[in-house]
Amino acid sequence: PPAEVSGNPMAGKTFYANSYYASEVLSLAVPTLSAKGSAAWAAKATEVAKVGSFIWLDTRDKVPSIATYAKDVQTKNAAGANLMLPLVVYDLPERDCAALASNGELSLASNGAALYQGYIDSIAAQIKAFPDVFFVLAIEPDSLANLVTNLNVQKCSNAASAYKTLTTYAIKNLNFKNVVMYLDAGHAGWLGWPANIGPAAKLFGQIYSDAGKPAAVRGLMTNVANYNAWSISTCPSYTQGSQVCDEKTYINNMAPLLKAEGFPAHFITDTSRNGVQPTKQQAWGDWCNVIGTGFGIRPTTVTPDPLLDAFAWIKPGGECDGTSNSTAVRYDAHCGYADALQPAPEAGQWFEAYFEQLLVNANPKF
Ligand SMILES: O=[N+]([O-])c1ccc(O[C@@H]2O[C@H](CO)[C@@H](O[C@@H]3O[C@H](CO)[C@@H](O[C@@H]4O[C@H](CO)[C@@H](O)[C@H](O)[C@H]4O)[C@H](O)[C@H]3O)[C@H](O)[C@H]2O)cc1
Ligand SMILES: [Mg+2]
Repeated sequence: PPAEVSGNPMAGKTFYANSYYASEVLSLAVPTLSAKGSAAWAAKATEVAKVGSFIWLDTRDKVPSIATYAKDVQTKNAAGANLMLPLVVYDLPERDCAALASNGELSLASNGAALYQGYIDSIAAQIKAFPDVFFVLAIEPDSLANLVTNLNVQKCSNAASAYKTLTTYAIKNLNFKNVVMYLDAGHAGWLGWPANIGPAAKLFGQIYSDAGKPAAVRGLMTNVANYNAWSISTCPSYTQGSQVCDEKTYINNMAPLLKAEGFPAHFITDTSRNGVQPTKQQAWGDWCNVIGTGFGIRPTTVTPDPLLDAFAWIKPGGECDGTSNSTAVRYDAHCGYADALQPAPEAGQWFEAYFEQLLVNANPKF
């Protein structure tokens, strides 16, 4: 149905496949696979480069690149495509406060709040410069979810009010007609638990209301950089008896709670690394470079659930979750677990062996 019927602002659109991820695949994975004599896998890898994954704005100096992608979208749409530009806003001070691997460039002690507002303002300027481009904004993975379960972590409790005020600032100042936004909501294994889902709904509702219920805020995103099934018939043992062991159950439980808070939310969910179910996680909380995973359902706005606006590849498969070098400053023990592929480079760096794992295990296959 047309967007106004389903309400899905992305209906009929395709996620833009960006040149940055394509260049990682084509200049790193394809030659490696070819050199190993895997001509067939090298050819399949070139197919992955055409899948539209999200662009992570994980430093302020990446914001100007929005113009490059926006111009490419304009060109391709003028030639008949119907592309939307997917971006991850990911630079809060004290970012990823409960882990050590994805620590960002900003800190509250070093003017981080003001610098973050400048970061948001610079993204807003780019969006305003391209009123004919439709932007999908994934707002701050691993932020609000940490305020639900990790206030016992000093770095999270110190940053809690900043996370809230700066997220509110972000969604108020990125609220444009050519934008749809989804706030991060962790995943079923994180916030799906009875003890967590209520407080989470209240927090999301509070942020939505504090920001004045911005029209561009469509809802929440789940499973970002995680591995849960969209829908699974038997809960895997590592889900510890939870009744909420897949993302479909999680969003269907979350939606009415959000509505009760005055937040009529819809969802997108990350399928970039959930193709193999059950996973080989030894514990549900194991999040770093999990072994045995595969690319999952390709990004699409055609979904089996009216609450779900899209399956999306938010985490770019093949980009590392964190280093396995135990002497590194950003070493997080999760990346040294038996179910974490090793050796692994720093978070965000290309992890060739991981890309090949995802490719070989892809479901649907390439
Ligand atoms: O039996 N019960 O009734 C019961 C009740 C409650 C229980 O407790 C819950 O247990 C869950 C684990 O099962 C915990 O979930 C984990 O929380 C971590 C943050 O603390 C997340 O880590 C993030 O992951 C991101 C990628 O997703 C990374 O990008 C990011 O860097 C990284 O920090 C894990 O995903 C997530 O799986 C919950 O907090 C915890 O409350 C447990 C049992
Ligand atoms: Mg991470």
